[in-house]
Order: sequence, then structure tokens, then C-alpha cells
Amino acid sequence: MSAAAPRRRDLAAWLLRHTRGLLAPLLLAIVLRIVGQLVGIALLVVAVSGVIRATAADTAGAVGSIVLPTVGLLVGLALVKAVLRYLEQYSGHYVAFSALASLRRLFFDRLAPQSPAATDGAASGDLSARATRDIDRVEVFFAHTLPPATSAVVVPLVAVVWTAVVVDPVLALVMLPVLVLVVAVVPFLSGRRTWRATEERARANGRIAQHVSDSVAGVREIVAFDHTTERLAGLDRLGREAARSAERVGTVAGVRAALVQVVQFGGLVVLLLVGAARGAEGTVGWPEVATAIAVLIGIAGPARAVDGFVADLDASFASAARLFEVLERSPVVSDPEPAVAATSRDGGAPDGAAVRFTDVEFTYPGSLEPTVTGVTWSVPIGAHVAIVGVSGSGKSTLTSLLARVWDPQSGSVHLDGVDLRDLPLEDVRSRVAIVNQRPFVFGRSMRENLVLGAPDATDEDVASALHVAALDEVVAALPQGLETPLRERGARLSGGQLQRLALARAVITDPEVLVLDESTGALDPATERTVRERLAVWAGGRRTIVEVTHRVDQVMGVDRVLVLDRGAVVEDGAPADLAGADGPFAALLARV
Ligand SMILES: Nc1ncnc2c1ncn2[C@@H]1O[C@H](COP(=O)(O)OP(=O)(O)OP(=O)(O)O)[C@@H](O)[C@H]1O
Repeated sequence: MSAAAPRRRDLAAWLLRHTRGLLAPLLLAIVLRIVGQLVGIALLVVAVSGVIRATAADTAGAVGSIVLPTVGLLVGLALVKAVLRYLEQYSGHYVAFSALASLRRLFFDRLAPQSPAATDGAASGDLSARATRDIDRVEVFFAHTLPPATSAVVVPLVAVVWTAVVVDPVLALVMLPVLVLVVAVVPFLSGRRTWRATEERARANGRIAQHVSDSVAGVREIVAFDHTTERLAGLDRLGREAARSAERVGTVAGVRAALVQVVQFGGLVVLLLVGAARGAEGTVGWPEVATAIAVLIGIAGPARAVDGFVADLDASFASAARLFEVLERSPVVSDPEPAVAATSRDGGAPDGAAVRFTDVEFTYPGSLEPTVTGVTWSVPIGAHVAIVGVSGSGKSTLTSLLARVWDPQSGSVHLDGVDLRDLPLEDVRSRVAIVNQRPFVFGRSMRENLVLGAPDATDEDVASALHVAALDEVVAALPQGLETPLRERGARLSGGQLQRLALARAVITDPEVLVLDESTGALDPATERTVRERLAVWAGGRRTIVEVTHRVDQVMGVDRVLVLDRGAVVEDGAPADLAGADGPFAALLARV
């Protein structure tokens, strides 16, 4: 994760930077709110002054001539306030939801190049919580922070200045400390502790999301191994942790809200006493005192908004910090700078190698030992090579380096004579296709899953890919054929069908290099034979196939075999030669 936790000021600047285009509607929301709240105070003042003037009138006619225009003015102000409120809410939420949409886009945009470091085997539940719940929480920052924060300062100030000028400066002076306490002091009491508890609550919620998503994904194992009680106990424990931090946040928020009330009502009492004293001196009359009280009551709501949003704002910043962590992480691999034009497949390496590893060394982040060490190896264009070796010897890692999922710390990997780091990533992705051990399918139709990497594929391309993967007959037997809906993770497919779909999905992209990472292991021997034969026809000596497998007996027909042991090449040659030698490959064969 990121080195240092960002400060709130940095987070606010960061959020605004990513949503710069929304500043105009945000400003509009602020202005509308300020004007609307001033109109609200005016409503109170007009009503109070109307009542005072009416009580002073001595005839029914005089009362009517005061009340009727006052009521008319009140109705007019109320309508204006209602329209302003609607427009403020509209623009505020327009800003908030547009900001959320762009943060969501940004989240996936930044996450993709961090894969697999940030995603593999990692907290997918926690990541989902960040992409949904945390982004939603940031809404508070846009819709419920800047407008109320600005109006909480501006509206009371305007009202107090108006009181000083129009009503009485001493009464206005009494209001000032109340405002300072309510807007600038009480809401920030115990801020650091609450912020820490809020951050902890956000992290605890992330852990709960992770626990639940693991439990759902692993429900079969949980039931099979009778692990339900332990999972529930784990969930309870996480729930209690989240509740403890929520309680700390809630307690402080409650105390602060009570203090704000005390200060505001205390202010009213003081204003009344000062007003009475000045009334007794004859400096001001009761109408002025009543007007000042109306103003203080009118600004109570806008001023209290600061305390109202501070707790939510903490939660919003805690969520923003969790987003920041993901969005600002460096990508694992990135495009070359300046961008290099994609090389054509006719360019070719001078030595005719489709793939060349030169003294490659690679250590996973956080690992102490290198997983791949000193690997020098090349694969001729059009060859079918196999990588074998015991479990954990680094076979899959080697294919990840070949597809530039990772970059080696030293040495280089060349595709058609060009260092992978000098090729645009898009180019590498389109020229090298990997079929993983655990392919993922989306909850869409079989066709949509098949053409994932080749959205413009024709029916002919689809039919040919299905044929290579020996999936044509399977699809033909399905009542809905290719339109058969699949469930996420391929729940409606057998393991072998899933592998063949993944193979067809790679073949249809017409890659130069096809990497098969134990991707036929779930096929029955007859189907596997068919797939191998068809793949050979498809490759036609032009496309290169790199296959990782444990089934060493199946690789006797390939052109070359690379034997890995603890990340190093221990043998490299034609399978028949290696089988005849008394080396590691022969030893692996003997174990079959
Ligand atoms: N993302 C990762 N982070 C840290 N270590 C990893 C990661 N992926 C794999 N490893 C480690 O690297 C080593 C080689 O793993 P790799 O998957 O490349 O081996 P393999 O030969 O393909 O194994 P298998 O035949 O079991 O699939 C293992 O010790 C593994 O634990």
C-alpha cells in the first residue's frame, strides 16, 4: 500500500483535482444555498417584525394593512426559498453523482494496470468495498461538505453584520462568540481521535466485506469441512470491532451535538438578558431585541451544519484515503515513454526467435528469494514448446514474464526481437494470449465471453475458435447454443468445458504467441488429443505455442522442452533427446 497516509487537506485537493470539471456547478450549489438560507432568515425577521408592528397598531384596519402585505411577502419569500432549495439540491447532487461516476471510472482505470499485484489472491471483497461503499461515501464530500461549510460561515456573518448595522451593534456582538463556538470550535473537539476511529471503522468495514465475500466464494469448502461456526464467529468478531470504532465515533458526535445545542440556547438566553438590560436603559426597544433573537434562531440551522457534517466528512475522508491508496499505487508495468510504434509480426527477430529470455531474474514483491533466476532461453517462431518442472519451480511465473504481467528486475524478455518494455502494452496483450489455470468467465452469454478480446469476430472466426478448442459439438448440443447464459466463474460449465472456452477465447484473438498454463488438465485424454491436433493445425508453423504442463508424458510431440527447477533452467532440448538422457526430464518422466 502507499507509503504515507495522506492528510485530509491533501485528500480534499486530490478529490477536487479529479473532478475539476464540476467546480462550476459546485459553486452554483454554494451560492444557491447561501442565498436560500439568507431568505430563510429574512422569513423569520419579516414574520417577527410583522407581528410586532401588528401588536402596536390600534385599529383593525391598521392591523390588516400590516398583516396582509406581511403574509404576501412571506408567501413570496417562501416560494423563492423553495425554488432555491430545489436548485441547490439539484446542482449539489449533480456534482456529487457525477464525481462518483468519474471516481468509479478512475478506480477501474487505475486498478487494471496494477493487476495482478493488487488483485491476485488479494482482497477482492475489500477492493469491491472500496469500489462501491467507499466511493459512495465520498458523496458526502461533494454534496454535503463544501456548500454547508461555506454557508455556515457566510450566512451567519452576513446576518450578524446586518444586525449590527440595522438593529443594534451590541446585540450583534453578543451573537459573535456563539457563532465562533458553534462553527469553529465545538465541531472540531476531539477531532484527531474521532478521525482515527473513523479510519478504523472504514478498515473494519473493508475486513467485513472481505470476510463475507470469501465466505460466499468458499461456501462449498465451508460446508464440506464443517467450518460454518468458525466463519460465523469470525464475522461476529469483525462486527464487534467495527461496532467498537463506530461507538467511539458516535459518542463524540453525540457529545458535540449536545454542546452545540447548549451553546445556541445559552446564546439566546444571554441575548435576551443583554437586550432586556439595553431595553431598560432605553438604548434599544423590544422590536430590536425580538428581531435580533429571530436572527439568532435563523442562523442556528446554517451554523449547526458544520457539526452535522464533520462526522460524515470524517467518514468521507476515511473512504477517500482508502481510494487514494488504490488509485495512486504505481502500476506494475507501464507503457514505454515515448510510445513506440507497434512492430509488425513480419519485422521479426534476426535470429528468428519469437520469444527470447536473456539472463532473466525475477523476485516477487515482498519475497526474499528470486522465483526466476538466470533464465536464458529462446523459442523459435512457429515452435510448440513445453515448460515442465515440479510444482513451484517457477513455470507460471515465466509465462507471466513472457506476457509482461511483471517486469524482470534484471535481464530482458524480447518478443520478435523487441524488448517487451519497449512495446506498447496493448501491443503485447494483443500478440501474446495466456490461457490461465483458473480462467474467469463473466455472468454473460457464452458468445460474449468468447469474443471478450475480439469483439469484431465474425461468425466464421467464432466457429473456427470453437472447433480448435473442440467446443463446437458441445455448443451445438446446447438448446440456446452460444447464447447460453453463463454464471460468474462458469458455474454452469464443467471444468473441461471452462478450460476449452478459455482456450477458444484466446485463439479467437489470433495471437502470435499462445501461452497455455496447464490449461488442458481437466480434459479427458481423447478430447485433449483432439485439442492438441487442432491446435497444431491452427498454429500452422506461424504461431508459437508455449505450454506449461505437469503431464510430461504428453509433451513428447512438442518441438522443445524446457525443464525448470527452483526458477532456473536445468535442461532445454528436444523431448526425445531429453528422455534419452539421464537428466531431470527423464527423472520427471519416470515419476509419471
Ligand atoms: N504473486 C505471487 N507473489 C509471491 N510469490 C508468488 C506469487 N505467485 C507465485 N509465487 C511463488 O513463486 C513460486 C513459483 O510459482 P509458480 O506459480 O511460478 O510455479 P509453478 O511451477 O507454475 O507451480 P505449479 O506447477 O504448482 O503451478 C512459488 O513458490 C510461489 O509460491
